[in-house]
Amino acid sequence: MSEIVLETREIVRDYHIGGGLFRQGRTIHAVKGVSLKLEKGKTLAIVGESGCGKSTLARMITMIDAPTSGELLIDGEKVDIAKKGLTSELRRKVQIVFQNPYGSLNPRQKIGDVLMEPLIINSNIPVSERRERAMQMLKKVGLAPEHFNRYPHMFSGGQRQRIAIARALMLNPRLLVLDEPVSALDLSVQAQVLNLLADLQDEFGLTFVFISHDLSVVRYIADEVMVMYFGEAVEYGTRDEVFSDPKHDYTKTLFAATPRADVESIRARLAKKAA
Ligand SMILES: Nc1ncnc2c1ncn2[C@@H]1O[C@H](COP(=O)(O)OP(=O)(O)OP(=O)(O)O)[C@@H](O)[C@H]1O
Repeated sequence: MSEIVLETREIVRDYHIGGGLFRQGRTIHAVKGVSLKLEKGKTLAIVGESGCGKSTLARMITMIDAPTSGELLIDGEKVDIAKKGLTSELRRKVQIVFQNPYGSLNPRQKIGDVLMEPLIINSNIPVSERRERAMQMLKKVGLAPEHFNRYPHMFSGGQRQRIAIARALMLNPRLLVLDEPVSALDLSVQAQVLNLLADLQDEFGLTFVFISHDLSVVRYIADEVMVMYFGEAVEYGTRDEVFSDPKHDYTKTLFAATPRADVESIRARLAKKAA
């Protein structure tokens, strides 16, 4: 039987902005009732232009923001983030990697400490074991033991993204939300990081929600694709279904706007790297 790691049921998020004592505010319907189910080990890519609600959906999935209505289930367990004492076990299961790793790494913290921090906060593992686990994780993401005592500014963009991925994996999560994880990287480095993610997914049985505006990347990495448009999921299906037979006019325009040659050239590049 398939294991559903992530499920949302008609999940909604509104933002109320402006407004005051004598002024009426405005409501932005950022996510308008999105339902999805994602099996263990699969990658769902969420695509759409800026402002369509991708990051808002990601923030709800990672339990940073509460939905206005609807339900979120992680491993079949209903999440109520308003409830006091949301279990740390539930939080541990879902981790996020952002587009700009430099912004999320403390410049004064050595990489070893960055990696050990989640263990200090969430477990009582002794120091020696924490070190050992951090060293192992450095290796898993393609970095070396001598990187343990270095600071974030001493790394390239691709290496910093490897560090952010390593940090996200320190607590053995079930689900990784990747918010434009390779958008800030050069093409060749993008390919390396995407291949690393694919390897880690296989090794740890990870489930990914991959947010991207780049269709060539989505085509390479996704099992399933959701296209969002003004807060709604206008397209949702397997990668091949969505790419070969887009139903919504917005998706057709989106796909038409990406020159075929670009898609093919990046796919060839990625395939070469993977070989
Ligand atoms: N904290 C907030 N307060 C008010 N409005 C917000 C807030 N966060 C997002 N919005 C609005 O909600 C809508 C969806 O934004 P969201 O950031 O989820 O889109 P996105 O698809 O992730 O865009 P981008 O790719 O630019 O990050 C937008 O209209 C945005 O202005």
